[in-house]
Amino acid sequence: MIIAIEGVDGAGKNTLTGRLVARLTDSGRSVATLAYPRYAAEPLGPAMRGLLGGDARLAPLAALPRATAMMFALDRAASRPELDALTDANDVVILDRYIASNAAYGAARLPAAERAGFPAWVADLELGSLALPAPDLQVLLRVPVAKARAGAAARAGDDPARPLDAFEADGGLQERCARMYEDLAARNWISPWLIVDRDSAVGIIEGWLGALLR
Ligand SMILES: Nc1ncnc2c1ncn2[C@@H]1O[C@H](COP(=O)(O)OP(=O)(O)OP(=O)(O)O)[C@@H](O)[C@H]1O
Ligand SMILES: Cc1cn([C@H]2C[C@H](O)[C@@H](COP(=O)(O)O)O2)c(=O)[nH]c1=O
Repeated sequence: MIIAIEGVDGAGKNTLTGRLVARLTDSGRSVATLAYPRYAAEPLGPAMRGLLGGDARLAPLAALPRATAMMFALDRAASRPELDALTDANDVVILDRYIASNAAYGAARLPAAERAGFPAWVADLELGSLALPAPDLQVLLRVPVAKARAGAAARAGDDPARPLDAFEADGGLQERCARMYEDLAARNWISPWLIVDRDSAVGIIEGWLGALLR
């Protein structure tokens, strides 16, 4: 079973993933995780890091939301053998971001008139052409954007190796992403969604998984 954790930058997806792994492992489930984008995977990882980090050589590509989204999608396509192996070997695979990140961020980077149609373009590309598996459950970790941004800024302050990237530094983009996520979750885009906050997330997701894995 594949669960995708989604939300704006700094929402707490990585933290939640760690807590879920601990809780599911304690209850005897086998769990694996994978985070997208896969920064360490050649050849796209360094390019995606450079693009998000504002590398001037990648500026022409970064300026094109569909081209950027294509890179993230191709990274997922290249991860397919790893994703399939993890899915086969475990009860649960938790993905820290997946296809919906492309739908939310790509749409949020487009002019308003092109935004509504973008999730369908992503679904055609990733589920259709690239034949990636739909997640069984998508979790929207809902945190006020200001709070998420404060967390991301604090993290950047604590860890010099983790400065704010171009998307994280753009408050308007984060607000539009949050609205896109609300829209995707409200219409259960590509699979069922669960909306949780930080305090109740682990218990609610565990409850859902208990029912799904029974
Ligand atoms: N439940 C929580 N309560 C308080 N602070 C939290 C919580 N979850 C995460 N944080 C803090 O918020 C910051 C961002 O958390 P985290 O790295 O898990 O977010 P993320 O959604 O994975 O970020 P990104 O998308 O930018 O990689 C960190 O400083 C973390 O300590
Ligand atoms: C997977 C994926 C990611 N993005 C965006 C979302 C974030 O702003 C960055 C990744 O940052 P993180 O701190 O490593 O979570 O990339 C995207 O636009 N499309 C995607 O598919």
